[in-house]
Amino acid sequence: MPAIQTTDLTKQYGSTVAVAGLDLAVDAGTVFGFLGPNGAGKTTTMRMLTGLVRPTRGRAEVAGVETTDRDRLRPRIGYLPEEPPLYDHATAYEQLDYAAGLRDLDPEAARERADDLLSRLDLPPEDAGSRIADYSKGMRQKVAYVQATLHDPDVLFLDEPTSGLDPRAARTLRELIAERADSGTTVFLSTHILPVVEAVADDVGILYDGDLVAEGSPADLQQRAETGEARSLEDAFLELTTDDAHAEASTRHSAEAPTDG
Ligand SMILES: Nc1ncnc2c1ncn2[C@@H]1O[C@H](COP(=O)(O)OP(=O)(O)OP(=O)(O)O)[C@@H](O)[C@H]1O
Repeated sequence: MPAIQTTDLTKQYGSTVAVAGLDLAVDAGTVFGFLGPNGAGKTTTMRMLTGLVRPTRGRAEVAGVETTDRDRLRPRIGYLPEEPPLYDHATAYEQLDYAAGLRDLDPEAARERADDLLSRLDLPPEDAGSRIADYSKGMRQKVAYVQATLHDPDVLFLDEPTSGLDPRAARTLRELIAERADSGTTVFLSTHILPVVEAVADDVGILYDGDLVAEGSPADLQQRAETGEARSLEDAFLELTTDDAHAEASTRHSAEAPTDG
């Protein structure tokens, strides 16, 4: 059974269709790279998949739970949003202890796990004991990542997880993502940094104007780009996210769709 499955998932804000009838299946234990230009609908999709926003139409199941059932969904998922919720007046340790408490985790085991992750991400205990208000963007991001994974979720949603990280920390984070997937977590990763996707994603979906215009392995998408020779995922992305390519994909989908009778 897929870890994430959506059927006709749609969100409309007034006359703006942010996400248009998304049908998606993501296998358990894989990393899914979710790409798209600014305003394509990625954050809105993630907010629906994490139960924060109600779909206008359609449905989604994550870790076997309807996303509208927030109480059952919460313990199964972790979400690192673009602007992570951290209390500036708290230290990283206070923040993470608080997050562990909200999730009913054993305090000592949670602290041990947090220390291990923080040390891998090069945030030493002396920094973890100082106020988040004094942190750099990258330090905040490290704490937010630890907060999102402290409870060992089945499905992890990451929005620009390497944002603000220095190259060493960004590499560590890529390794942590790959390790999580190896241990069975499904990772839904949205980022504009395509080399990160190339490094860790098993499959990629490209969203354009609320529509999924392409899906496949990074290598598939590179080959699908028209000129044939070895190309980068960036080339494929640029080629697939234009109005013309979108119109062509829509025509192809409606030709492929089964007709009644
Ligand atoms: N709360 C809201 N109210 C009205 N419109 C919204 C709201 N949230 C998103 N939108 C609109 O929905 C569309 C998709 O936005 P969304 O933030 O999901 O895109 P995105 O792919 O995450 O973009 P980015 O890469 O810039 O973060 C945009 O047109 C945006 O203006």
